[in-house]
Amino acid sequence: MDFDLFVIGAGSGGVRAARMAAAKGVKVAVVEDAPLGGTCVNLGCIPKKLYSYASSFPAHFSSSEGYGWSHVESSLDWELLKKNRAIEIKRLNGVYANLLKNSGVVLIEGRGSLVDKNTVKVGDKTYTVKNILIATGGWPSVPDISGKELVITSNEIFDLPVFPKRLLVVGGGYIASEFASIFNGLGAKVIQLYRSEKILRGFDEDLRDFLSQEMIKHGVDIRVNSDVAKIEKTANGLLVTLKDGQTEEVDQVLYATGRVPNTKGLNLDAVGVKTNKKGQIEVDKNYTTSVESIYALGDVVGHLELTPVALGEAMTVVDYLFGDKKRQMSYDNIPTAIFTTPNAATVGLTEEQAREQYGEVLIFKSEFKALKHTLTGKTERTLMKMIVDKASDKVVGIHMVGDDAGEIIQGFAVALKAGATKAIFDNTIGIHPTAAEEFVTMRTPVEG
Ligand SMILES: Cc1cc2nc3c(=O)[nH]c(=O)nc-3n(C[C@H](O)[C@H](O)[C@H](O)COP(=O)(O)OP(=O)(O)OC[C@H]3O[C@@H](n4cnc5c(N)ncnc54)[C@H](O)[C@@H]3O)c2cc1C
Ligand SMILES: NC(=O)c1ccc[n+]([C@@H]2O[C@H](COP(=O)([O-])OP(=O)(O)OC[C@H]3O[C@@H](n4cnc5c(N)ncnc54)[C@H](O)[C@@H]3O)[C@@H](O)[C@H]2O)c1
Repeated sequence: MDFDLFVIGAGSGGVRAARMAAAKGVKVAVVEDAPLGGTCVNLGCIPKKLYSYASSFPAHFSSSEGYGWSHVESSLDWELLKKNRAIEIKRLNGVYANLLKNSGVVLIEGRGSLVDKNTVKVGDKTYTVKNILIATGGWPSVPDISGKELVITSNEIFDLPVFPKRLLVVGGGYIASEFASIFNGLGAKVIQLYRSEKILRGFDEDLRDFLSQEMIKHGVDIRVNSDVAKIEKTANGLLVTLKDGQTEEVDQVLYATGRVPNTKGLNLDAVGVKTNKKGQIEVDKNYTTSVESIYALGDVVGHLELTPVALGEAMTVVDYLFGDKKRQMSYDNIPTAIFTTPNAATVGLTEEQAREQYGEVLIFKSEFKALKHTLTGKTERTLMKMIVDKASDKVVGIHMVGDDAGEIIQGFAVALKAGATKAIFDNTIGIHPTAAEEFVTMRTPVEG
């Protein structure tokens, strides 16, 4: 056998699994045909967060005036932003290369495909391997609309040759909402189209309502119950005709309508690796596919398409294959943030899920103007919501819309994971003056 573990895809999950396995002293290879680090490093979390920071500055400039600073005139140098982003991503690609090299993983450049349950092919070379791990991630999916060839996805948006002054974003999920906020903050006129009545399906209803209102206040033109009929090229840009007959001329149309598992060319069928209706690879709780020596994790499996989830799954697979098999991946209380303006973040159950699961629940809610904005003159507000199971007093869900929501909810996620009760929250001393202290000072339920 050439290798004990052969990983296909050097993204979040693949690199973590390869490094952890190599640290156990086994022979590991990883194959990749794109820059190291996968979606998160190259086309996802990291460049997205950098652009989100970039988009936040105009609001800081205008907020500063209430604090006595003179008016700031500034404009965006799109070329410089792209260049600096590319330099940082290249640095991260190098960090990943070193991590793999220093842990003894053999990096093979190319595209991997399965030959049989113990053989992988890259170009014209084949490798015999004991175990195969498929960590090939996902790819944006665009529905079949007239003019599909004219639209862009999150893959292209970071490097557009010309800054889109007028951007139409289609979709109501994480990516659509985040990029609508980012380009609005960067100075574009942004329309976000969503086909149903409220963006961010699956999140707590109060969070959805509140975030939509705040995004609109910030300038995003969110249009719900609306969809594209066709897109045509004009002399000045793209003419979008909506299903209700209205038209909009924009510079770019970003489709953020979900992602599909990246399984093209892997030869799954021939080897007998089963996929479900969505094309995701089917795995058991140890991430074993329908073929016993082949494993899969991360977005290609699609339990939850988040980087920390892919990392957690990677460590679980490695423990199962080369460790003491004690590690279990739990999908309960996984915190997540949406990097819109303002940020939104959540851990645990929505109110609807909590009522379904626990029956009687207490709802604590606080909506306020953050201290910072008492002098900025801005109307933006913060939402904090906590859901408590009445019978056990356990806190089962926390939701926030406001500055640094992701940073705040990460800490409270530990409390939820530990099974903290509302009494423990009440016994915790706040840090004053912060927004986060509100979560330990909410005393009277608004419902329940
Ligand atoms: C715009 C955007 C923003 C995001 N923001 C966040 C965020 O803020 N926080 C968060 O937690 N998650 C975020 N995500 C999701 C996150 O990026 C993914 O959940 C994560 O990258 C999944 O990791 P993975 O290892 O499964 O796949 P990936 O990171 O996608 O890695 C898969 C790798 O496999 C390679 N590959 C595919 N096929 C082959 C083949 N046949 N041979 C060789 N190599 C192959 C690909 O080139 C790629 O490098 C974002 C995603 C997007 C698109
Ligand atoms: N901050 C983060 O952690 C973060 C950021 C970005 C992405 N992600 C991950 O990546 C995944 C993919 O993101 P996404 O935003 O592409 O997917 P998504 O599933 O979150 O949202 C897709 C959106 O497109 C809409 N849609 C689907 N088909 C459509 C069609 N034919 N016409 C019009 N609208 C349509 C859906 O109703 C939904 O609103 C997310 O689920 C998330 O797990 C995470």
